[in-house]
Amino acid sequence: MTRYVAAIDQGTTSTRCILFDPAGAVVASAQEEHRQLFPRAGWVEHDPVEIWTNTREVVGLALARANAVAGDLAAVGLTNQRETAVVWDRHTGEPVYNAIVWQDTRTDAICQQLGELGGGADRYKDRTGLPLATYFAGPKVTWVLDNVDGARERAERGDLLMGTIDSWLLWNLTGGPDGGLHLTDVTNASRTLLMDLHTLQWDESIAGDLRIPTSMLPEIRSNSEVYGEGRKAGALAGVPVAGSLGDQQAATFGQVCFTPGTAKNTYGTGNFLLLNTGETAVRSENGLLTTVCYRLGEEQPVYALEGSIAVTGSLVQWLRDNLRVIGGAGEIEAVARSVEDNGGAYFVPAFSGLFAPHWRSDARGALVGLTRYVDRGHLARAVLESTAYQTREVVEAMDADSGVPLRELRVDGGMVVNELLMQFQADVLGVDVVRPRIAETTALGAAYAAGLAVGFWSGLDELTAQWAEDRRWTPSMPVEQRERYYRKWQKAVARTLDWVDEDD
Ligand SMILES: Nc1ncnc2c1ncn2[C@@H]1O[C@H](COP(=O)(O)OP(=O)(O)O)[C@@H](O)[C@H]1O
Ligand SMILES: O=P(O)(O)OC[C@H](O)CO
Repeated sequence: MTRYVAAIDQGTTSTRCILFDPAGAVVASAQEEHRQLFPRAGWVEHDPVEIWTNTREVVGLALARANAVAGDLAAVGLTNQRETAVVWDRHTGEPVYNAIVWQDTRTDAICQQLGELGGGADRYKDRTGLPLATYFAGPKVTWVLDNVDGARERAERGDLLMGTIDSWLLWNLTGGPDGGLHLTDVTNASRTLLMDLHTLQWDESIAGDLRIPTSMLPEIRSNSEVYGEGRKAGALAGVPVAGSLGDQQAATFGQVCFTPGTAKNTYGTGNFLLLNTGETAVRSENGLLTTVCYRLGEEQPVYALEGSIAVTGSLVQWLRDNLRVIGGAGEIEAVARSVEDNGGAYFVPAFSGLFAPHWRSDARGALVGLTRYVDRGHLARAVLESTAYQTREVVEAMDADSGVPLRELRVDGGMVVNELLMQFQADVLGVDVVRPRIAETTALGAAYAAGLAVGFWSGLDELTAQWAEDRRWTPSMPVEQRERYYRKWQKAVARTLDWVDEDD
């Protein structure tokens, strides 16, 4: 008798495995962090082998904690940090270079050159829904092929495979060099700059522009179907691998945003606000991305508008690790509460340039409005407030693109335990902020997708009925004050632009 569905959530900072029961409740979980490698300013890498090792460990641990074995699992679903790219040898399974992470800015020159072929930053926007920016996976693969000795020749011989983290893990989970499946799903594929958003197939002419041999590309599949099963030697031997989707789409699914007009915002390393737009791929005129929200088996794809913010929770980590102003992320709330307001300080964390809605790779971080009055408490406030202001920027873009103002915001992710931030978010937006009872919505979404494929859950109505509200924050700040703060934020953003020089 199968009792649970497992989800593997491979995030930017850690890897989790969570087992869910039929009610969508967490039965057991395990989590492990991996190293963040910063070889140069603007470069961010992960070791793909470390990620695969951690994945196996957390799966084994979560099963042990639930006193379960593979036979107790109806299915396993996968979800992952998106856009992070890996290139590996199909015969040995060895990566030819570290994974280049979504935050990495090294492909700036490649993106500029692609724009110069004609069309500028919007060259592929109609086909892919994306601007040309360092965020996306395709140019990262181009960089590897151009910069790793012998890689291009090996790729052209057909010896190398590429993929986002989902592909890397799916290939390893299903056998690696010994028959592993080389697949990706439509949501991850929609973040490569290589997939046509309307046909849901690779666009060979873009692959040509990026000089990526098509033999390296994985097959694109839906988010909910049986792809294969866990390899014989592993802890998931024989378990159907039946769901896979990018982590932000998974959170949207876990928050049961199944109807057009529903939206969620995830507060993790970065923030990602997705609005379900139904079967229409809405072209953004306000700096948002058009992306695949999910596709269940052979059903019509559902699309989303997305506001991606590169730095939110990672700014809290930066305060902890680089400045040592706090000892742990949980401390920031008490430090921020030691003062009334930000003391005039605004922190724009443009560490990877600015993503939505600006898409300015020439921006760099700035802390402005400083006087001798500003202390540690004000700095902590400025750090938390930056997340709320950046979110308002993408909500305004979303309202303009969709023509319908957001009425409330469903939230999840590691930062939503911070009550001060959540109240400030409601104040700055002027709408209610709502947190669900199951905070692990990303993993839950992957479990739901996998469970649906094997009949563990009956359909979207059953999942919708499982969603329950935990906490609601209602705006209480006077409108005039909110607008004054936000205008100051906009001035701060203007000061970060045009910072990077060509010879930097
Ligand atoms: N109490 C807190 N206040 C503010 N930020 C927090 C708090 N606790 C954790 N965080 C931030 O949340 C982030 C982790 O969220 P999580 O959803 O696990 O991230 P990811 O999936 O991107 O790895 C970290 O960047 C951390 O700094
Ligand atoms: O791992 P997270 O939760 O920070 O999410 C990363 C996003 O998928 C990047 O697009």
